Amino acid sequence: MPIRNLKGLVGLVTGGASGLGKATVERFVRQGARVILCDLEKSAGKDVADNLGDNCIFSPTNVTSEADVKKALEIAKDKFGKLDVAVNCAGIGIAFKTYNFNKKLPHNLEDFAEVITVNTVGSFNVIRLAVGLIGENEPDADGQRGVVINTSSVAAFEGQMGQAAYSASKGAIVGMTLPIARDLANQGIRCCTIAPGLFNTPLLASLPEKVQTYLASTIPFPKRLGDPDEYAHMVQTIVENPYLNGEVIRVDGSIRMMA
Ligand SMILES: CCCCCCCCCCCCCC(=O)CC(=O)SCCNC(=O)CCNC(=O)[C@H](O)C(C)(C)COP(=O)(O)OP(=O)(O)OC[C@H]1O[C@@H](n2cnc3c(N)ncnc32)[C@H](O)[C@@H]1OP(=O)(O)O
Ligand SMILES: NC(=O)C1=CN([C@@H]2O[C@H](COP(=O)(O)OP(=O)(O)OC[C@H]3O[C@@H](n4cnc5c(N)ncnc54)[C@H](O)[C@@H]3O)[C@@H](O)[C@H]2O)C=CC1
Repeated sequence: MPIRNLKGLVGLVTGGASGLGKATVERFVRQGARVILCDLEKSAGKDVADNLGDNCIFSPTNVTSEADVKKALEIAKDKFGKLDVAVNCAGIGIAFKTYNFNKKLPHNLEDFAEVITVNTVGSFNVIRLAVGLIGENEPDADGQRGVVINTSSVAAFEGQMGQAAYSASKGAIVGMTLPIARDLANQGIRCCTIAPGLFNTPLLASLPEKVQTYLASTIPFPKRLGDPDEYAHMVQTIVENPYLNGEVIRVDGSIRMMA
């Protein structure tokens, strides 16, 4: 039967210890799914998983590590028998102009590379490995075996001052969504990406207060930051609608960021 809800599904969520990923893990478990919560060893991942009970297992994972991701997938297979949905939420941000003329400082190259490595390369690392397990599923009546959901950002389209690295990393996720969907189509695995606007999470809270206040004032409607469960709701919508594929979906209160 085509997927019509999350009950009985097995999901893997990276960045599941905080913010949008945590909200996704919580919604999945609430709706009867089982989840492998992947996040850094130092994260709150174990506490979050323990609080959710037997249907959530924490697997310490750096998304840039092949070994870590493979270990998480082994747990999915051994403990839950399969994988249906992989959700890439793990990500980092940075705020630094290309060149700070006040301080005569260029953007640090290692910092730029780290953002690309975690956000873009890390997401692809999870996809390339997770679909191997998803591909072992029996196809449903539609021929579907599962779905991969990535997280870009409105910054992929309207990057602000100081967002060269972050916007590049998120723009790359937009760019790879369709070719990955095309690569996986014959196996009945879908690939979609969510581009969130401003959501009330620790990552957004790490921005300078002045930038946060200014940004929040520019959201047309609803005139507020997004609730992480509203992101998680979009994840569920993508899982439940088999005709969504190869697309990037903004969830942003119609914000269009200014410089
Ligand atoms: C230092 C904090 C480190 C934070 C790291 C984590 C960042 C996480 C970002 C990702 C969050 C995820 C959200 C998401 O995906 C959706 C979005 O993208 S929301 C948009 C987020 N916006 C940004 O990330 C902007 C980042 N840029 C900046 O914070 C600043 O541009 C920067 C710190 C790089 C440079 O500021 P500064 O050195 O102060 O530059 P100036 O001296 O030229 O500033 C002049 C003046 O203008 C104000 N200003 C600077 N940048 C912005 C901006 N982007 N928006 C609004 N106002 C800005 C600045 O405060 C100065 O005002 P004064 O009145 O003169 O103090
Ligand atoms: N909060 C917002 O307004 C928006 C967030 N996003 C994106 O949504 C995703 C989630 O962001 P938030 O929940 O806001 O941030 P968050 O900081 O609350 O959560 C991010 C999680 O990713 C984990 N993580 C970081 N690097 C990792 C790595 N190498 N391996 C595994 N896990 C790692 C962190 O430990 C953390 O638990 C990120 O990709 C972010 O870029 C996109 C648009 C808007």
